[in-house]
Amino acid sequence: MTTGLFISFEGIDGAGKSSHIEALAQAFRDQGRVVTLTREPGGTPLAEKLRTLMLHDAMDPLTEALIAFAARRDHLVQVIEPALARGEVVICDRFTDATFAYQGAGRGFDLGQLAALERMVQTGTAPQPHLLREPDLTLWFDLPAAVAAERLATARVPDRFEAQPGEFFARVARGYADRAQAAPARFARIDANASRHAVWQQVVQAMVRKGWLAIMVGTKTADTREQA
Ligand SMILES: Nc1ncnc2c1ncn2[C@@H]1O[C@H](COP(=O)(O)OP(=O)(O)OP(=O)(O)O)[C@@H](O)[C@H]1O
Ligand SMILES: Cc1cn([C@H]2C[C@H](O)[C@@H](COP(=O)(O)O)O2)c(=O)[nH]c1=O
Repeated sequence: MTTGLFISFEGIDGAGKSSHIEALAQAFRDQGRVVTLTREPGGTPLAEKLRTLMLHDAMDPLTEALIAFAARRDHLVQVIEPALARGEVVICDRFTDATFAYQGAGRGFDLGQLAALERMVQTGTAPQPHLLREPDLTLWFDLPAAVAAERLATARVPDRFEAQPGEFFARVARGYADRAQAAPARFARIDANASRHAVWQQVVQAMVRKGWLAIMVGTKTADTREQA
């Protein structure tokens, strides 16, 4: 049976992840893989309700972190683990690195306590009882906070996070950089300050380096898919 793959996309709001997530899912489907495309917070009916609370209701950092991990536990048990057990490719728009970056670096919540919650929530869900479930690869869209703010300025009505000031996103961006430095084998840095086409090429290269996608001659880019 094919081994499941768990890939997360990360980066500050407006880094440009969404433009490439569906394109990557399609690239895997084109090579015969079944893909579960999901997101955090969210991905199950319960976790989507928690997402609405987290993105729109005022709360303190501990409540925010607990909601993020409660939603994650339900998502892991109901969706991610079963899909990996079936040998699927799970592509998740954000996972635990977002909690370390936003609630940890952004809000200032204690990183040691987040690590304890991470262990509690992400252990015991996989067939291997002591495995801490983490993505096999995290695509980190690295973009300066000022550029992301320019991109988002006209894009949409901001939620509780998108409405935060530039300094918040500068801290979140540093939080991601710290996570990537601590686990370089798991992270692929994507220079997101580039054209959509150049960013897509980096995404494909990261997959090819892992041996998960063959070099795809004539594969549609995120750009050409949008135009189709
Ligand atoms: N390479 C790029 N160059 C310029 N603008 C871009 C690029 N990629 C995406 N954008 C634009 O930037 C905005 C944010 O992109 P997108 O929604 O994909 O980001 P995101 O990382 O998914 O954000 P969020 O996590 O907040 O949902 C959109 O208006 C999108 O059209
Ligand atoms: C998983 C997770 C997410 N967040 C924040 C990050 C974003 O601002 C929103 C999600 O919105 P998106 O448009 O789907 O990217 O939630 C967080 O603060 N902590 C988390 O653990």
